[in-house]
Amino acid sequence: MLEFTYENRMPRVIFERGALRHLQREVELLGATRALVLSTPDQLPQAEMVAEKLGPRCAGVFAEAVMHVPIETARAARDEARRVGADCAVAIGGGSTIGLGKAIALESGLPILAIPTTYAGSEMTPIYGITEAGVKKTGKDPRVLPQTVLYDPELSATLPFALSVTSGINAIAHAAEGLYARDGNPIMDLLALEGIRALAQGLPRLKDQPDHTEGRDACLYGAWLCGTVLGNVGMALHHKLCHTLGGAFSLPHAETHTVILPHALAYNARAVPAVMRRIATAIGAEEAATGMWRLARSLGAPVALRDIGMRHEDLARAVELATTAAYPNPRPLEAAALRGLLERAYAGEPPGMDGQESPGAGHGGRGATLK
Ligand SMILES: NC(=O)C1=CN([C@@H]2O[C@H](COP(=O)(O)OP(=O)(O)OC[C@H]3O[C@@H](n4cnc5c(N)ncnc54)[C@H](O)[C@@H]3O)[C@@H](O)[C@H]2O)C=CC1
Ligand SMILES: O=C(O)/C=C\C(=O)CC(=O)O
Repeated sequence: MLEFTYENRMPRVIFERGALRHLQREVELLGATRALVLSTPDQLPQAEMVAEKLGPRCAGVFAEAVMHVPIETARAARDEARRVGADCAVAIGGGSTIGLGKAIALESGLPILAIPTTYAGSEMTPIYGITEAGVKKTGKDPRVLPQTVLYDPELSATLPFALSVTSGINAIAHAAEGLYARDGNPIMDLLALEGIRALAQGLPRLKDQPDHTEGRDACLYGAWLCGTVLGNVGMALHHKLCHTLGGAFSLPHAETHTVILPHALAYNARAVPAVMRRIATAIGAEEAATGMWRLARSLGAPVALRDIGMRHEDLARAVELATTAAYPNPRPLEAAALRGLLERAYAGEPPGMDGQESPGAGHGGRGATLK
């Protein structure tokens, strides 16, 4: 049975090699005259290049973005925006920098122009996250959705291959969960499948040549589509687990997504078999979960939680945290099965395709609110 609600919430997007040449015009279109440029300390040279292109429309550069937007950094950026009289934020970088722009917009309503240089997809979402006293809180607010996004594949060519792979799989995860989202719709399904396909084909092309033109184009295009899915429909077990692991045990964001995704897909496989077949086709594999695990391994990405900082003694706590709050997932959350999932992910084993018989499994449609 087909049933859905569709609403279009998307930024203006310019996708072009050398897209920065449109920067002045795009800032002007926002009605802004004093842009605060944001970046991480590592990307200061790129921020300075943006500042130069903005010329008199640049009010300053704030290059202090760090992962997960600590509240102290958010406050410092908000203060700086006020001090320089900024009327828009231009964020060049990955999810950390765009997240900092969102923290400013959340308080002030300043428009954001995002220039993404990773595949995380934050530029296409109204989702923000701010970390206070070690706890990351996320929320949704239309004010933080960037108004304009300049996608320039040349800017992602410097992203190291290993980061490109984990970031690309972070993007694939948005699309994969979008395909079984309770509030999904046919448009998002199309974007999700095309996004997964583009990344699964683009990432291997970067292996021997990280600045491969078509490879970078395909990956950034895929990231746009997958980010759009994240911004428009709700996520499920995979994202919940990754946020739990990242927040409570300080595991790195994209790497955690990379390790968990095959296992989360295996967990949900019998509940949504048609979705799994579509994912498998999009990545050119016989089966979705094992196919994702093999893709990650073939690209040299981490496949074990123990290799990215997880301690075995914390697995029990992770299961507890992941099962405390109710959230939609196609298959009910079962503590024992989740423990099995995490054990395999911890050890770097292939996803377990057994033990999935559960009372609520097999409905095969959009996920139900469970637990
Ligand atoms: N709100 C949302 O919708 C989303 C938020 N996020 C958040 O974003 C953060 C992760 O963002 P990521 O993009 O994975 O990483 P990131 O933004 O932290 O970047 C990782 C590192 O790569 C560097 N880098 C980025 N682009 C580069 C390039 N082209 N060349 C060389 N170095 C480059 C950065 O300076 C940084 O040191 C997390 O906090 C995550 O929770 C991620 C996805 C969606
Ligand atoms: O935590 C955030 O900042 C918001 C969303 C995400 O990180 C999405 C993701 O898990 O990739």
